Amino acid sequence: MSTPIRITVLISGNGSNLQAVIDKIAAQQLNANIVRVLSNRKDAYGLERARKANIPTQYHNLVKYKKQHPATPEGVQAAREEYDAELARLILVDEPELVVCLGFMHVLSPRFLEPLQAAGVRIINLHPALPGAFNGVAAIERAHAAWMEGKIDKTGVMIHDVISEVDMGKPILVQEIPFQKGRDEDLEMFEKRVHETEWGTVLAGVDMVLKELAAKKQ
Ligand SMILES: Nc1nc2c(c(=O)[nH]1)N[C@@H](CN(C=O)c1ccc(C(=O)N[C@@H](CCC(=O)O)C(=O)O)cc1)CN2
Ligand SMILES: NCC(=O)N[C@@H]1O[C@H](COP(=O)([O-])[O-])[C@@H](O)[C@H]1O
Repeated sequence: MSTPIRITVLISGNGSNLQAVIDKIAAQQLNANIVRVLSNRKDAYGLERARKANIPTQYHNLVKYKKQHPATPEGVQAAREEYDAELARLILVDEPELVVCLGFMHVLSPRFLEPLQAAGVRIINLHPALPGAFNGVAAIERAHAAWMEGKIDKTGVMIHDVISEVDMGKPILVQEIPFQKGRDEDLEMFEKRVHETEWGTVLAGVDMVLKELAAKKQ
């Protein structure tokens, strides 16, 4: 294996997809080194998963920035931009080659995207929907509701490049998920099936990007 690619993982929650990556790296089946796991939520269990794997962690709190600005649309925007600029600085200190968003529930502004692009750091994201469908939050719930209303017969998950327009970056790997016949798969059962599909898609999609990055270094 060539030198492992340095990756930073951004999370906000449970971290089951992060755990899949940690385990795959430990099994020496993913050529990566997670240099840091960063969360915008202090209680994200994924931070505990990282600590157990001896991976450096960071909690980056937006509230601290919001308190320094008026609670107006302009003030919130200014706080988010300062937050994003510092987020970029925190990440770039570790010199990652790739940033992987795995349930990171924060829309990244150009104040984050531009410094990383300038440093040649690629950013990818896991989204539990098909390209162009259910962009944003609660995609799993929205897809299930649309199926219950007879509007769709399949959904999916994808790994995609991150651009300013949320969930509209170039798809890297897409895995379709058909809905089961009848309308008796409840949201909990369906969500479990989606998460199980995600883990495999994340590992395959991240592996594709790692191989691309390694090839460029040769
Ligand atoms: N500029 C981009 N930022 C992010 C992308 C992206 O493609 N472009 N992907 C997301 C992940 N994501 C969906 O996959 C996503 C996460 C969060 C939101 C959102 O609306 N967040 C709200 C806060 C919601 C909450 O706290 O529950 C917000 O930021 O105000 C949309 C899409 C990562 N970022
Ligand atoms: N829009 C982004 C989004 O909805 N991401 C979703 O957050 C969950 C994270 O799970 P995890 O914390 O167990 O990996 C995953 O279902 C992922 O698709």
